Amino acid sequence: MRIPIIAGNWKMNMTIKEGIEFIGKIKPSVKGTDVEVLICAPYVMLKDLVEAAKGSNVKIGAENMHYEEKGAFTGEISPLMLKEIDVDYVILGHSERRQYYNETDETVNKKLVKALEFKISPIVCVGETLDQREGDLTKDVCKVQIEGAFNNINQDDVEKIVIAYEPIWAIGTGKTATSEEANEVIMYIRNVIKGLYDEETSEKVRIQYGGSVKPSNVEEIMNESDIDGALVGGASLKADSFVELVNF
Ligand SMILES: O=C(CO)COP(=O)(O)O
Repeated sequence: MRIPIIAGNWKMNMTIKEGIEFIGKIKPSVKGTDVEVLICAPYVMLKDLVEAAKGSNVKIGAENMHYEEKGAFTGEISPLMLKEIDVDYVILGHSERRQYYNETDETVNKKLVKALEFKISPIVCVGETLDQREGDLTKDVCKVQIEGAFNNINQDDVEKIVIAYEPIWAIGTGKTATSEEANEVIMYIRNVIKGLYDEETSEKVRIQYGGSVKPSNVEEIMNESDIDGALVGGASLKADSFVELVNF
């Protein structure tokens, strides 16, 4: 049984005050849900959000981290620091980090190893650009990204990892992959995991879809056979909308 996970990725939005208020608002409304509820937010507010979410089923995650525990990396945040403030999750390899901050499959892999070592649950993002989709390269791109990220990851750790399939052309554009299209790629990604490990392992790993998910399309997406959740940007910024997503 794969427990669905609905996650917000706030990106570089929200102030600390707004973030704390948001958590206070959603807590009572998501209490009864069977899905895992997660908010990923900027570093500066994580400690406050962890505090605000205490005693509830709302989990808190970071949007990135460095792969070293400590050292001369000005401006970076380490897994040790995230663990110290009880962060549950970390997003790794988001397409915006790959596009603007030189994130590569190799650095995603190093970060994945460290997240597992520090017992921070990782969400590994993969997905193709519009050009790649139009060139029929979607599956190839996802395969390379998954194989790169999972390099030397032990079979026992695989079920602790969440994968997010986020086609780049669907992020923040209002264009969603149809739920069938998303499911097809996600089934393919599961098959890549099966090839790297075995079927039992591949059936345990949770794979989310991300890209213009909103209250009006979340149910259809979540009804697909292999989609185990959503990673949501824009529609996660308003408490009402996020609650609707969780209670799809
Ligand atoms: O990048 C995303 C989540 O990580 C998706 O963003 P949108 O939901 O705004 O398209």
